[in-house]
Order: sequence, then C-alpha cells, then structure tokens
Amino acid sequence: MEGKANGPSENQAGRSVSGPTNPMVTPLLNDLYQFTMAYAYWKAGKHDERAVFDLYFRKNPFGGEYTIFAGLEECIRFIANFKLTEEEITFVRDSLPGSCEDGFFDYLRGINCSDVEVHAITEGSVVFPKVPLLRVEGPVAVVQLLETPFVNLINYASLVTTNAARHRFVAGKSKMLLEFGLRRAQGPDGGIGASKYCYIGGFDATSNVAAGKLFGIPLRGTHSHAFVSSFMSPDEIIEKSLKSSDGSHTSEDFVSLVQTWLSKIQWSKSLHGIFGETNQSELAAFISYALAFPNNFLALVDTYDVMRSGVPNFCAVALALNDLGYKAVGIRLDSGDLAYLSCEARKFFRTIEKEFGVPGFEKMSITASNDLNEETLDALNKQGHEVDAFGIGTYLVTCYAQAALGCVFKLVEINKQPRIKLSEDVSKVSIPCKKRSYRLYGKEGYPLVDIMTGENEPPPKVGERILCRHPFNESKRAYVVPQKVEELLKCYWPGSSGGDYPMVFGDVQCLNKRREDLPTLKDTRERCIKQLEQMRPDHMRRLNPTPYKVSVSAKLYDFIHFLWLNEAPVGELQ
Ligand SMILES: Nc1ncnc2c1ncn2[C@@H]1O[C@H](COP(=O)(O)OP(=O)(O)OP(=O)(O)O)[C@@H](O)[C@H]1O
Ligand SMILES: O=P(O)(O)OC[C@H]1O[C@H](OP(=O)(O)OP(=O)(O)O)[C@H](O)[C@@H]1O
Ligand SMILES: O=C(O)c1cccnc1
Ligand SMILES: [Mg+2]
Repeated sequence: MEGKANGPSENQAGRSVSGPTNPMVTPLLNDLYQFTMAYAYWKAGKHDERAVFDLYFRKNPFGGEYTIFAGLEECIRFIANFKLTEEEITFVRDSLPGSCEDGFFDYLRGINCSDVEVHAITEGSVVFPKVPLLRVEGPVAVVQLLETPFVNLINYASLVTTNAARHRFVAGKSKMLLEFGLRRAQGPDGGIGASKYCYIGGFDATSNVAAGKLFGIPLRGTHSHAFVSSFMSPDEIIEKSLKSSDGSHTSEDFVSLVQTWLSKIQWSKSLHGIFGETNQSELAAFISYALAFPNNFLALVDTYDVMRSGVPNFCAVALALNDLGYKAVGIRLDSGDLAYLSCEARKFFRTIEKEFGVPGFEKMSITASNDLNEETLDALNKQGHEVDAFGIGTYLVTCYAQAALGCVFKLVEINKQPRIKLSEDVSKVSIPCKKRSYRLYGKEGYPLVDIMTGENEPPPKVGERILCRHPFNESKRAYVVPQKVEELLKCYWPGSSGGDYPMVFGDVQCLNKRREDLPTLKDTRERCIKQLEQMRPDHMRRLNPTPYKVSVSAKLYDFIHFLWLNEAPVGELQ
C-alpha cells in the first residue's frame, strides 16, 4: 500500500534553521563531565581559549571497508539553536557541587554557538576511519558541550545509514527495499532515525507514518496476520458489491465472483491437484481487503499455507478484480523458505496468466519479509528467488551485526598549539593539528586515497605527484598523481560575530568561503547512492574487501611523529 506524504522539507538559503527533529536534543542531552569541565575551564580562566576538535571513527562497521556519514543536519540544527534556558541552568546548578560560583552560571546564560565554526564532510558521503567527519573550532568550554550531542547525533545515524547501504548493495539496484523496523527499533527516536537514515542509505520507503510526515519519505505497507485471522468466513461479508474501475458497471456480489474464480483455478487443467479446499477465513480477509482497496490489493499469503491456500486465494481475488478492471499488486511472504516459495508463487502466477489469458499476471509483485538481513539476502541471491521487494525490520534498524560505530571527538589544537592523544594502542593515537582533508581520484575515476594535511599546507594539485603516508606506519607510503582533487571539509557553520539566532542561511561568510546550504533529504540520498557507485568494487565486496587508503602528507607525518616523541615520556629500565 502506498501512502501519500508531503514533500521533503527544503533547507534553502534565507530560511532559518529549525531546531533538532527530536525536542529532547537540548544542551542537557550531555554527559555531566562536559559541565564539570566547563566549570573548571571557567574557573581557570581558560574557557574562551580557542580549541579545535575532530570528530571521527576508528574502524568501519559490519566488517566492511566503508561507512556512510550521516547526522550532520541534526548537528547544525542543534548548534543553530544552542541556548540554555533558565530552567536548564537551574538544573545544572543543582547538579554541580554547591561550591560552584555564581559567575559560571551567568557565563552559561550567555553562551551560544556564534563563536563556533563547523567544517564537515557532506552528509551522505562515503567516509573512512581517522578522517575527520567534522572539525569543530571555538571556545574550548562551548565546544566541549557539543561533544556528546554531536557524537550521539552522528553515531547511530552513520551506522544505520551504512547498514541500509549494505543491505541495498546485496539486494541489488532493481529490488524495492522497505524499512519495516519501527516496532523493533530502540525506542521512538531509534525508530524515527532508522526510517530517515535507511532512506538516505538507499531504502525506497518506510512503514513509519511519522517519518513520512516529518521527512516526506514514501510510505508503504501491506497488512498483518491479525487481519487474516480476524475473519471467520466469507458469509460475514455484508457489503459485497464493487464498482468497476471505470465506473461503468457494478458487481453486486464480488464474493461469488471470487468463489467462481477459485473453483475455475481449482479445476483448471494445469493447476488441478496442486491444492484442494483453501482456507475460507483467509479468503474472506482477502476479499474484504480487496473491497477496501481495489486498486492496491496486496495479500499476506502465509497465514495458513502459502501454496495450498494463500496463493490460490490471492489469485481468485486478483482475477475477480481483473474482471472489474483493477490490477492487483501482489503478495507478501513472511515465513518459510522465501526462495522456494517465491519461485513456486511465480510459477503459479505464470500458469494463471497462460491458462486464463490475463496479460501481466506473471509479473505480480512478490514481497518477502521475516528476519531478513545481509546474510539471508545473500543466501536468497545464491539460491535464486523471485522476490521483487524486501521488507526489513529488526536486523536493519537495531544494527544487530554491530552495536555502535564508535565515533570520537578529540582535541587536536588549542591556542594554535597542536595537541596529540597517545595510546598503547596505535590505532587510538589521535592525529594532531587543525587539518584539511582531500580525496584524490585516479585515472579510472575511482577515489584512490584520502589525505590529511596541515591547515596551511598547499592543497594537492591535479597532475602533481604527492607522497601519501600512512599516519603511523613508516613503511607504508605511496606516490599519487591525482586526476581529480576534492576537498572534503566544507564550512557548514561559520559562526557569526555575535549575531542573533536562530541563524539564517544565506551569504554568511566563513573564512571567505560561502557557507554550505544543507541539502534536502532526497539530495543526500542521491549523493549517497552516487558515491557508492563510484567506489572501486573491491572496497565494496562483502568478503575480505580491500581497505581504502587513508593517509597524511609527508609534512604532517613528520610533525605527528615529532609531537609523539615530544609528548611520550622516556621510560627507565631498572
Ligand atoms: N531460502 C532461504 N535461505 C536462507 N534463509 C532463509 C530462506 N528463506 C527464509 N530464510 C530465513 O530463515 C529464517 C526462518 O526463520 P524461522 O524458521 O524462525 O521462521 P519461519 O518458521 O519460516 O516463520 P515463522 O516462525 O515466523 O512463522 C528467517 O530469518 C528467514 O529470513
Ligand atoms: O522480521 P523483521 O525484519 O523484523 O520485519 C518486520 C516484521 O514485523 C512484522 O511481523 P512481526 O515480526 O511483528 O510478527 P510475525 O513475524 O511473528 O508475524 C512483519 O510481518 C515482519 O515479519
Ligand atoms: O506493512 C507491512 O507489511 C509491515 C509493516 C511493519 C512491519 N511489518 C510489516
Ligand atoms: Mg517476525
């Protein structure tokens, strides 16, 4: 069933930025330590020191070699409206030790994000570990208050978008993918977020009505087993008439018309013996659904027995509808061997088309659902199936295969001084400095490598040989002569010189660059699909994909290692 919805909300120049989709996203949606640190910064007179933080993740999810970046729009909505209310300030005051001085709460009262700059990769882009998704610059105390909300808004968004993209990759371009996860999602926000981000990741529609209203995502749905089992027999159908599609005539007894078709199918030469008596309560449910939605008749056929009852009952109703000029949509399978049953159902449809001369009956749509995930989709492909649409819930929206993306927010510079965080685990050492990053494309048009440089280094140039170094592994390096260079971080929040908020899109300047408009949801989805198509296939395969190279310039490499040595104490052996 197709729902009607508003178009996606536009975010065009000149419009103010609305608040976060979820009203629970406030400055208090934070970890306590952000406020205790803010107090300690303030007490030390350090709160206005200019800091730069990078938000990035360390490892691609789901055993893959790519991630889709999502959640940026919500971050920008958050900072555009960042302001603590009196009530919130009172709560913070009550939550901190009584010894905290009043001046701090006056300070909290005055803060907003007009002094914060956010550079980010465009939402819906393919991204890789260690490369900053966001670079956030501003007064250290304020930027720290953004850490938890930003990481929260990006973590699940990027994870579930990537999960959706992976499901799309396995299902193939031609299949319809329906997100059915609301009932199984992690609470209301998980449900709304899943619907939005699965759409970005390449799903076609959702069953979630609120997401349809909020974001303009196409709505689709079938019906449940309860509807089928709620009927007892066709005798309980009182209003039996159905007007033909063109309004020219009316079948006064649609129930009898269906029953006539059912016996014709039963006694047809090619189908005789496949089934006997079908379930009459199921038939009653199908007839009632067809009477309610003659143009959108899609039946769930597995309540009793798919091939002995559901499919023949469906075909009888579909043929009766056909007599009145309506075209049934198809069936849904929600249990059993989906590969086998879809092939059997298709055969049945083909036979009906031939036997009764109903053109197009073979092409009836088959939707499959029931605990589907990447693996089951892959298994179905390998076995061969006749499914046209997949309805996917639990495994998709809960990101069952991986619980979190593991985004982090790390200080890389304060007061123009680069900072590094060391760790026993090299993969956890942060890459210092306020940086720029670029994607370098090769001859065949594929992205070859992402490279981070210091902010003031000259950018890589097309046709010029560049040394790309692994940030931590000395022996890993390569020369690249890019055919195209794309700067990844764009200015999405320039701050302002104390302007009012909500901030306004438009000609706000950011380091002499125009502030990027937030794209519409549809544009973000298209970007995601295009970017995935552009990737070299070996990075995308499910089994042992080739890692994509993430590197730093020679200059940044030297600096990282200089700072590393500088900060790491020399041990003493006894
Ligand atoms: N041909 C197939 N190849 C691989 N996996 C399949 C195939 N067909 C169905 N599946 C998967 O097998 C699992 C079947 O689960 P299970 O046995 O619990 O359900 P069922 O008995 O078919 O239906 P239910 O218990 O919901 O009535 C589901 O995860 C489904 O997606
Ligand atoms: O299987 P998922 O990927 O989570 O997709 C959504 C499921 O939700 C619905 O039924 P529900 O699971 O509520 O009931 P049933 O499967 O027991 O009929 C639907 O029929 C799907 O099976
Ligand atoms: O419309 C459906 O078929 C549907 C919706 C949500 C969950 N399962 C199925
Ligand atoms: Mg189920």
